[in-house]
Amino acid sequence: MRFVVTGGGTGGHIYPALAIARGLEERFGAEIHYIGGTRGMESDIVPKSGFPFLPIHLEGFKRSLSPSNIKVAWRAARGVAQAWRYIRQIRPAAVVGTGGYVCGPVVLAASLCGIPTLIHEQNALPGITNRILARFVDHIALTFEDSKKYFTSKARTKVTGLPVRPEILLKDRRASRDKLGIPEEARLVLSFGGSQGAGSLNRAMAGLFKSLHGEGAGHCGLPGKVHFLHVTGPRQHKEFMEGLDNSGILLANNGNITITSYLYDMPDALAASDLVICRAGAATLAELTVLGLPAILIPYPYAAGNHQEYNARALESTGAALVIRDADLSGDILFSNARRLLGDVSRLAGMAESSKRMGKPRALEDILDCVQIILNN
Ligand SMILES: CC(=O)N[C@H]1[C@@H](OP(=O)(O)OP(=O)(O)OC[C@H]2O[C@@H](n3ccc(=O)[nH]c3=O)[C@H](O)[C@@H]2O)O[C@H](CO)[C@@H](O)[C@@H]1O
Repeated sequence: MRFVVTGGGTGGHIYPALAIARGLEERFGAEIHYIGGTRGMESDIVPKSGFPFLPIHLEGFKRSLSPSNIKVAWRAARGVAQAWRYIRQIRPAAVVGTGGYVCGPVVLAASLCGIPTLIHEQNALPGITNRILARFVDHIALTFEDSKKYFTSKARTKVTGLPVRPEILLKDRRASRDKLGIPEEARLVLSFGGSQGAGSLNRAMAGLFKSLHGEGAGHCGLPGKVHFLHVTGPRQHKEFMEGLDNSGILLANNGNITITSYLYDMPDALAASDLVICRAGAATLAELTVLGLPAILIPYPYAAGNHQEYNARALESTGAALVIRDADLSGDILFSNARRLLGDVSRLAGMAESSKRMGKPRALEDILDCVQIILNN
């Protein structure tokens, strides 16, 4: 049995696609073919995952009127033809797409060839590709209940949640803390932007560290012992460290602050955390909720259609997270909110419970069940 999996652009579309690909392989003993764009991150990430990668040449349209859109339209037509050829050659039992513009021609070609199709939507405010594809597909798997209203086609919908990498579910808090050197009695606050880091969050964290500076290791003006683990993002690391230096913040004097440019062991860091401060990308939120972690979310305000704000508000509305708008963000605001939460153990526990209730540890299994349904029809 063969399946085509497609989805791309950024990690937020690719990692769920890879989790589903792995699940299809295991449940159906299937052969997976991943079709992705040559310009998206999938051309780098998917080959490393071991799945055969079939590239198509596509790029996104500029939102404004631009002569370069003529070139883009020509490439799009060629991309559609390429997708069509792949689908005719592979003749998959079904095609699963996770959004991003590459998903459009692939899922469309499959649907026109009469092959069963399923799309997964990661965000509370669905992306444009998935909204268009909704009219052609057999099944739509959703991360958020809230996004159901945007899909009025006849396709079946099911709220499955977003499948997370298996390691996220397997970590042990104590072992992860030992690995990261976090003392048992300290609470860990983890902060990071998306996979690229976030400039405004970095500035606010620098402000927060400034407020803590001088309070002495392990105390830092916060209730109890608190350890900070901050991820700057690879491209902003140097600037961030220089900024701290210029402000006279010597990390060596604060045994409770760890700064890193990127976390390859994110599953360990999440398992060890008590509070997370981050953006509101859908994959990140799925990880927080599957583990039941309370969070302060600062949605990225320039995400398409401001969809991170919708993602974040979905968590806020259940009490799982507190939301600070990027425009309101400052070191003082972050510091006072973190201090308030860390000082209110029962509120933090309530947030953790609400977060856990939103988590969907069975997301992958449910998506695979949906695939089974479209195969049976
Ligand atoms: C700017 C933008 O438009 N971002 C979108 C993009 O996010 P993006 O592609 O950044 O994906 P997410 O924010 O959803 O996830 C980031 C992933 O990177 C991991 N990570 C991050 C930092 C690190 O140091 N180590 C690490 O492993 C996180 O654990 C998570 O698994 O796709 C998502 C899914 O469609 C959307 O919801 C986001 O709004």
